[in-house]
Amino acid sequence: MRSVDEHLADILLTVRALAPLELELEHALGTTLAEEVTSPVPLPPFDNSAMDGYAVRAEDVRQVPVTLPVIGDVAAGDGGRLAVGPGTVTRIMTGAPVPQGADTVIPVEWTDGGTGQVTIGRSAPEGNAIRRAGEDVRAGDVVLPAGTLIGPAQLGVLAGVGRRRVLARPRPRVVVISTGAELAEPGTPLAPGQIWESNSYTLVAAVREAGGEAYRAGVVADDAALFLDQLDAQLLRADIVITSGGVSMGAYEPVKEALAPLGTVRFDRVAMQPGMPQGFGVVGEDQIPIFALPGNPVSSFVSFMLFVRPALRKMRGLPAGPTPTVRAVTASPLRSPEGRRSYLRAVLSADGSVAPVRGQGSHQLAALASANALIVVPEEVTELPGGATVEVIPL
Ligand SMILES: Nc1nc2c(c(=O)[nH]1)N[C@H]1C(S)=C(S)[C@@H](COP(=O)(O)OP(=O)(O)OC[C@H]3O[C@@H](n4cnc5c(N)ncnc54)[C@H](O)[C@@H]3O)O[C@H]1N2
Ligand code: MOO
Repeated sequence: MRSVDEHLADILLTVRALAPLELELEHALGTTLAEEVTSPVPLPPFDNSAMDGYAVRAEDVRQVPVTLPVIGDVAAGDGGRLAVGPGTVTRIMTGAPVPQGADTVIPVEWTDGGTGQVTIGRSAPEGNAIRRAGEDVRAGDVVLPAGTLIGPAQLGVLAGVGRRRVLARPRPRVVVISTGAELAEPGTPLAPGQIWESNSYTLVAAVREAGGEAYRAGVVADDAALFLDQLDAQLLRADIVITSGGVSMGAYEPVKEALAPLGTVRFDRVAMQPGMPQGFGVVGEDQIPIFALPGNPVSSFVSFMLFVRPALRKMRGLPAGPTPTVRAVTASPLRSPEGRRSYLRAVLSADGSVAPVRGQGSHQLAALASANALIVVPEEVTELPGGATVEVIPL
């Protein structure tokens, strides 16, 4: 058997970062910047008011109360024609350019709010409530380095420096194919011997959470030729393919039967529980990576977390390595098989304690759904007492 670490290392050696594309801002959320972005102008581009109030000369409001004539209004968006001379003020709105001659802003709350003239009750030093040109970004400053993951705030700064499009690595397109003659679509009646198909729903959701675009291809019955046809049809729109089922030792294992002869996909037993049977390799002219995950629902999900998620990070141009863990303390004793790294479904509490849930079978979907973490138990450890420190993968 090969180790979890060896299997992941092979996967990360094979998958490559996707080529960058010019993307409209609307399509850039969740993509990874592939260029350094600078600002063509300072931000803010001009001195402007942080408050609604009056633009004044600080020296005119040193003695208060004082009543001064209001020579006009400056609103946000005004081009800056008004100038404030000695002993005069303008009204000013938040975001409006500070008129020439004014050097401070008095908030409206400190005045009687007058329009023809205003009585100011409180003075302010120079620069009060003024946002200076360039205090956020100077012209030419780098606002986002290459490699930045674009989230809402990063989209905001891209728009804020006037960008319409960016060069970014797209979200990987992932096709999910479930196999198994026993699988019925949820929402349809179950015939004898059938179960409702669930893996593709879990995997598609996990792909989306991991920053990919997921497509659910139809279920393929246990037939290697049908599986290959479906795979061929799907490769057109895939950066990676995930299959579930058909990889172990049974008489009907369509994924293994179809892919093993190609010579580009290897099937291994990986020293882990759940998720021992694993297939990984490349298919098609474009050498699209394919993950042939085991069919048991918990096994396919855990395999995703350990192997597919890091691969997606690499494809997105993000730092990729083993799925991160945090430390926790076991709330009760636990057991684990010898010679396999196990990933026990567990509840991690806010106090840092962690307890395995009841039902550790690879088929136990409800137990998985009640968990929020996986306790990682090393290969050589077969039992742990309560109070032991363990590594945990939060889900
Ligand atoms: N003789 C052996 N038998 C098995 C071994 C072994 O080493 N020797 N390994 C076991 C382990 S571990 C696993 S995991 C499974 C993996 O089996 P397959 O990947 O071939 O998957 P299937 O046989 O198709 O299905 C397994 C199980 O999962 C259910 N399933 C499959 N697909 C779905 C789906 N999309 N949605 C919901 N449930 C699904 C399926 O009905 C089976 O119950 O093999 C063991 N056997
Ligand atoms: O290793 Mo299988 O993945 O237990 O259930």
